[in-house]
Amino acid sequence: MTDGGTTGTSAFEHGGARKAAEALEHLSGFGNEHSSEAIPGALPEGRNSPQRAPLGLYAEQLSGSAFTEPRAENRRSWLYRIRPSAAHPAFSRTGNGALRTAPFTQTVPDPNRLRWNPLPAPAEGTDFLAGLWTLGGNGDVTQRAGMAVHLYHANASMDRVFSDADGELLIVPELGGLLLRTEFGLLHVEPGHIALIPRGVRFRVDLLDESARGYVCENYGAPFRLPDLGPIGANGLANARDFRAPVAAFEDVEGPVEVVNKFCGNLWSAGYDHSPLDVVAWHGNYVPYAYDLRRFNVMGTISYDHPDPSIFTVLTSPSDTPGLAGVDFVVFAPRWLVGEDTFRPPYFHRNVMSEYMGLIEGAYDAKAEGFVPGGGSLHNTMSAHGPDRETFEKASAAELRPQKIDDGLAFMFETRWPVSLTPQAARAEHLQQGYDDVWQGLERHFQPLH
Ligand SMILES: O=C(O)Cc1cc(O)ccc1O
Ligand SMILES: [Fe+2]
Repeated sequence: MTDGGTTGTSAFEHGGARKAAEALEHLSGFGNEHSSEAIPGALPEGRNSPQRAPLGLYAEQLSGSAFTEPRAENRRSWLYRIRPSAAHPAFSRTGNGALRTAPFTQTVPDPNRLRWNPLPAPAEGTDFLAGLWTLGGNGDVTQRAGMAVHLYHANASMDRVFSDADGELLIVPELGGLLLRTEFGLLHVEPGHIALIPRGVRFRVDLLDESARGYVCENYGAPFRLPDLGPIGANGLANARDFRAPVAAFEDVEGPVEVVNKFCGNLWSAGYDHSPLDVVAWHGNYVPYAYDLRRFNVMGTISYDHPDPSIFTVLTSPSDTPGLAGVDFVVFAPRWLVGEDTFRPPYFHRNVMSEYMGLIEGAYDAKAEGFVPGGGSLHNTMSAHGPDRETFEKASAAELRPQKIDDGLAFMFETRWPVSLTPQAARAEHLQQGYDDVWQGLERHFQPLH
């Protein structure tokens, strides 16, 4: 699709969608300056906004940071498009479905350990946007602080186009491949990959399988970035070059297109007379991207003790306080455990940070059962958690040979503020009852010396 083309004639419409998705070109790197043109000569040379942009295109800047933010944090792209984004009719309110936004004040914040089974299957014809279901979150969208945890379960590709003015969307597929058609071009993700759509970028989601399920972190705060590596050195964790940005690809579609915009918690819809995915060329560092979590270069102990999971941070959204993230995205990827005289699974702990965890596949090494792919757990500020009884007993008695953990892929959204639930999450049928019981029966082993 590097040569643009219209939706009606693309390889994706003639079967073989996954094959075409797998063959997509991409640009490599994180936070760097990219440039791409679907038609040679579409990008102006030496300036951003010539008197007349090449090929009769309109030049337009998309700013993801204030103009004056420090260079290291500054994010913007220049888009060269068939019509300027401004050419649209008024938006009017449309239904929010099961999508909710901070502040989350409709339930009493709950200190209990909570765990959910996967979302039930949606009605036929549910697209990615309609399939979004908010579990909860924190902060205040109007302050650009905090985050929301959403899950999605969809069984139809989107006919409409969506953009989120409230935050960036970190999409974590658990079932089903996705083809994200964005203003910047196409991104393909499968379970085990993540995709990020920056605040305000328009996109639509095609399903590559009959249905698709997964998780979304909507980050109202500072854009996710790679964490500093400190003494780790210049390489490791998620390596910048493994991030994929799309190459330019455009839709030259005249005709009615519904565009939905999420703004301060509500969905607004407008009927455009053309597709806004009409960007023929672009350059900049404010771009959607994808990453294969299996490329994560896992660090861990080669001596003793279980390191804190910050060592598994893929992306972090920093706050004004160094080291205190609005939200961290952390992955528990396949790795070797070799710690000597060490209780190897996650330790018992209480944490000022709040932890929402999900499972992409397989099992997680702190939980023998009940934490299932597509499900999730919430361990809020200072709630006591850790290995369940079965895991504790096994790991305390295990012979400590080098052990490969390669049967699962779990992740965590870890956030500085307590996560409050939506009423639908607090009352969900798929909320597990009796989660506390996994820590029942942890025997007293205390034997004072005398
Ligand atoms: O609670 C969890 O399972 C997440 C977690 C994992 C780990 O290895 C150490 C601390 C922690 O919170
Ligand atoms: Fe934890």
